[in-house]
Amino acid sequence: MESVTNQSSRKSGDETVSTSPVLVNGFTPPIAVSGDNPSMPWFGMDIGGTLAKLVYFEPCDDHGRDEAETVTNIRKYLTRNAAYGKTGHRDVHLQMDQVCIGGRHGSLHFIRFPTTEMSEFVTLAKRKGLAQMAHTICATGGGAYKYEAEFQKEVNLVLHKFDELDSLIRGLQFIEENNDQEVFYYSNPRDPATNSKVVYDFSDPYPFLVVNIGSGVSILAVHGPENYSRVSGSSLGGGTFLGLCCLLTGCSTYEEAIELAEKGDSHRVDKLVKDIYGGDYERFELPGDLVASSFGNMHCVDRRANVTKEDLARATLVTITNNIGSIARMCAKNEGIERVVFVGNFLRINPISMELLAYAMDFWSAGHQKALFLEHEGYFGAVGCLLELMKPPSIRKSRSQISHTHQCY
Ligand SMILES: Nc1ncnc2c1ncn2[C@@H]1O[C@H](COP(=O)(O)OP(=O)(O)OP(=O)(O)O)[C@@H](O)[C@H]1O
Ligand SMILES: CC(C)(CO)[C@@H](O)C(=O)NCCC(=O)O
Repeated sequence: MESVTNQSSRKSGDETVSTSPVLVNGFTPPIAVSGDNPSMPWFGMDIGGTLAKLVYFEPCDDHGRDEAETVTNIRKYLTRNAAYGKTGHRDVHLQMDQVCIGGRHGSLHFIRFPTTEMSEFVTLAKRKGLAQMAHTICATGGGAYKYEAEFQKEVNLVLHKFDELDSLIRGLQFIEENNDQEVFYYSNPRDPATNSKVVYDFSDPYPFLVVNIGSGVSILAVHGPENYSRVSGSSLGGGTFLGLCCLLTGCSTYEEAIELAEKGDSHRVDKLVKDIYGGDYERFELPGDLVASSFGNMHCVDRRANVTKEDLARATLVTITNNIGSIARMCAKNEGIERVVFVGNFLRINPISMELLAYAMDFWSAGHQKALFLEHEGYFGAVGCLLELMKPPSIRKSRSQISHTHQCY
């Protein structure tokens, strides 16, 4: 049964501000509050070019019957399942328990689905009665703008939109503060035999560079909790890897592309320094095994005849990763920053790229720059925009104080 209500007639519980779904001259209605906080449920959504990320805060402390009913309803569908249809997934391994947001204690749940399924998501939200339960959805990413009208029309829900890069930085700081295992690096990037993942103490983080590898790449120099700038970007990102891989190998999912790449050898596709020099280019310390030209062997018919789709997938992954590494390195040098934090879902189930980035940063900077990685990869924007809910309305759209200590937001 469809369950759309006119929000002006919604049950208000102990809310002190009611919401209206009507956008008058672009005016966004205030967020419904319960006591000092917005009413539950609390969602944050990051609708990106490839993936939509949904973060849900499930309270575990008791706050009255109305709220308990909402939480139970959401649990029935959202947090009891780990898969939604064919393409929606909850990343159970990333779930964070015992977090404190707005003075409330509970768990953060992490859900993703392809952005191409947004219309189906809106339909599902309608069918499951989300519009009756949620007063506000905080949203970020380009899709917050693109799908705003559809949310409004189909489920009578108003999206509160926040900037994707503000949200990314805010979410990253929050998760890092709440998970002491969040940040890691590779101990010995130049020696695969002894290389391993090691937790990194990021308690004194500034300055650092963020390289967000989503569909495209954004690079930010972060100098303080409220002080960052977007210093560069590249259209050759995770979307490029996936797109080229589909074209070259006939695969159709990211998981398939990564699986192929794991089994391939990019050296059969790329032209190496030793293919040109017969060994190392000693004068400028370029080792023979270094890629001199990505895909550079593929102009030869006989070489083409001998490569597999696994080799092509691996070469695509290595090409895109090396290019990002190279841009990141130059940005870090320009900005005088040594620590480079790589995030974004391109790094999901992708240790090949993480190890390659760690190697490239270390090798080309002669050990001066350090590549860091985060466990929650692509979810920071969604978390950051959920946290925006906690700001008093007067400062919600501006930049507020965020201090880098463990605290209850
Ligand atoms: N299940 C998946 N389906 C599709 N792409 C995936 C998947 N898992 C990881 N990826 C990779 O992650 C990339 C998307 O990353 P992310 O979600 O961080 O970016 P986005 O928000 O969609 O893009 P943008 O920020 O540029 O708008 C894809 O391009 C692909 O390389
Ligand atoms: C457009 C965004 C910011 C959307 O997230 C991202 O895909 C990106 O940073 N692309 C790279 C654009 C550039 O060339 O700078």
